[in-house]
Amino acid sequence: MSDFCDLYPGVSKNCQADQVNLFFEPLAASERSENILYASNSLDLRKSSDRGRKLVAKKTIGKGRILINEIPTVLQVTPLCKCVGERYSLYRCHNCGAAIKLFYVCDGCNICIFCTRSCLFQAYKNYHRYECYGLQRHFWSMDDIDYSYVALRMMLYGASKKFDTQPEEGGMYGNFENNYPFIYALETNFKQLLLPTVNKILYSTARNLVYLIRKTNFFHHLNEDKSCNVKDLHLYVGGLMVKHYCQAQNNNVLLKYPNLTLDFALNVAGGTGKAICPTIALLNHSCSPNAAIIIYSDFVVVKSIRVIRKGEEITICYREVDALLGVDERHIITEEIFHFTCSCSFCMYEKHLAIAPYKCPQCAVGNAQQVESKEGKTVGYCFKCLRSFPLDDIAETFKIATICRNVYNVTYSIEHLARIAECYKVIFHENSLPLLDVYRLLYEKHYHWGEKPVEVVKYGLLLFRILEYNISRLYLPILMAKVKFFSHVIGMKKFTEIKDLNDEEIDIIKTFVGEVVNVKRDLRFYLPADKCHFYPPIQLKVHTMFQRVMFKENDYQAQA
Ligand SMILES: C[S@@+](CC[C@H](N)C(=O)[O-])C[C@H]1O[C@@H](n2cnc3c(N)ncnc32)[C@H](O)[C@@H]1O
Repeated sequence: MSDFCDLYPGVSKNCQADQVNLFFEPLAASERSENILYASNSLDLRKSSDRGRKLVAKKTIGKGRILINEIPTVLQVTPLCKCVGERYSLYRCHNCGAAIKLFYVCDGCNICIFCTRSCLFQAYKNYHRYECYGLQRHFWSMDDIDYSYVALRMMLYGASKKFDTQPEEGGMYGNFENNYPFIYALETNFKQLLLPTVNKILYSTARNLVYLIRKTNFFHHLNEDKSCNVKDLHLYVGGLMVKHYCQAQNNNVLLKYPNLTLDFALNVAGGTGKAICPTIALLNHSCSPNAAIIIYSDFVVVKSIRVIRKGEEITICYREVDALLGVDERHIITEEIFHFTCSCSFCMYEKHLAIAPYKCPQCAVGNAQQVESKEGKTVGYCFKCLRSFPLDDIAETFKIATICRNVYNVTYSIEHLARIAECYKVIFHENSLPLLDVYRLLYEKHYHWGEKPVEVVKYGLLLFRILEYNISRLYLPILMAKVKFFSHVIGMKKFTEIKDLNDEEIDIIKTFVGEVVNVKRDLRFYLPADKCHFYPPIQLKVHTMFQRVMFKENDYQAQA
């Protein structure tokens, strides 16, 4: 911790940056890939027929390992945006993205800030001289979620590299000096867009375009290379702008810190800017990812969030919170925002569950569906043991659950919900989504009534178990929800007064205690141990609770 200021010049030693995860252990030289820039040597670049390029694991990778640590190639920092929070006042350099306390301001626009004079000069030479005046004029009307600004930066970066779009033959994927060919080659939704969308994008980027045409020598720069007339040139640049806009939309990384210590809140919305990282942009999306992006001071890092088997594709979730939604809602989002239909294994699994939703009563592990037998009878069929079975029991139980559901819709009584859960436990797998829905309702009911702490714990834990099974243990929104859940339970007055527990309740509390310990370990994935400030008081209360439970158990043992 003490030396992070030395690692990141410009960061004052007095700043309270120890409250955020500026910590970064870089990949050792021996662990770096020889052919993929910024990636670990356990990754390989492959091509799939349906999703373009992908990164896969060359060998089994443990949990919490660094897979990629990348310095962004193009950055767009939201002007005047503090990257850590009100109290800590760290800003980002507009050229390299480093978190800084002290900075140089461009005295042309008075908007862009830089960590060093060399960053300022570099920015001015490569792109800032083209955007400086436009920024002054348009800054205050600039929409944060609009990608036109980062698209403009990408284009200016391309121009500074003379729009050379040919990657080196047989060379490393990515190049310190010039990553433009790799940005240019990123998969986009360019071809999928309809004309009205293209027009809309052109319109929103037009002011930059007009400005470039009228106020800068940007086109002269291009003219040197291209022997075409001005009209063609404008069309060419317009097309490039749309392409870059689409690439920015699909390939950007939102610059934000998982600011766990401040009220456990995430600055999910907006972030502090966007970064284009060509290697990270090779990662495809999954609604149940095996890796996550973490933003450090000036690196964007991808870490594995569970064990990844050899040959498995490395995936991240493009929109974190969306994984908690149903498959149809998620598809609407990926289609509307990213313009592709998600074909990840989790969506396929959920679709498969929709076709074969039942637990096979014969093998108890397979998924079964309702089919028509040769005799014209409706029977169940299991995809695992490949046997059919009479569907009567499932149909009967389902009928009871439906009646309970209808009654519940009138009474809102917990007893009816509990009965539905009992029925669903017979018909569906214990990690199934119908059960998740009922547990969620049961949890919310008990949570709001606040009278039965053991039930709150029980249904909360069941909920998280299903979410983790379907998504991923260290998935940040789940972790955050868990931290909130634990804090709430520990803070419940009735929880601390718990006594006279039966065996089942003791087991529930013991699992809860174990989970709190696990959460500390999981949080350390994002924060160093001594930064989990929430932990000591929770630990104390959990410890007391644990002792009480253990004492009770010892009592039982003594009696036995
Ligand atoms: C950031 S790029 C990922 C790398 C990309 N495959 C490439 O070759 O550059 C995003 C694009 O990959 C494709 N893609 C990523 N995840 C996908 C998924 N789960 N299902 C379908 N297509 C996906 C989409 O075409 C999307 O626009």
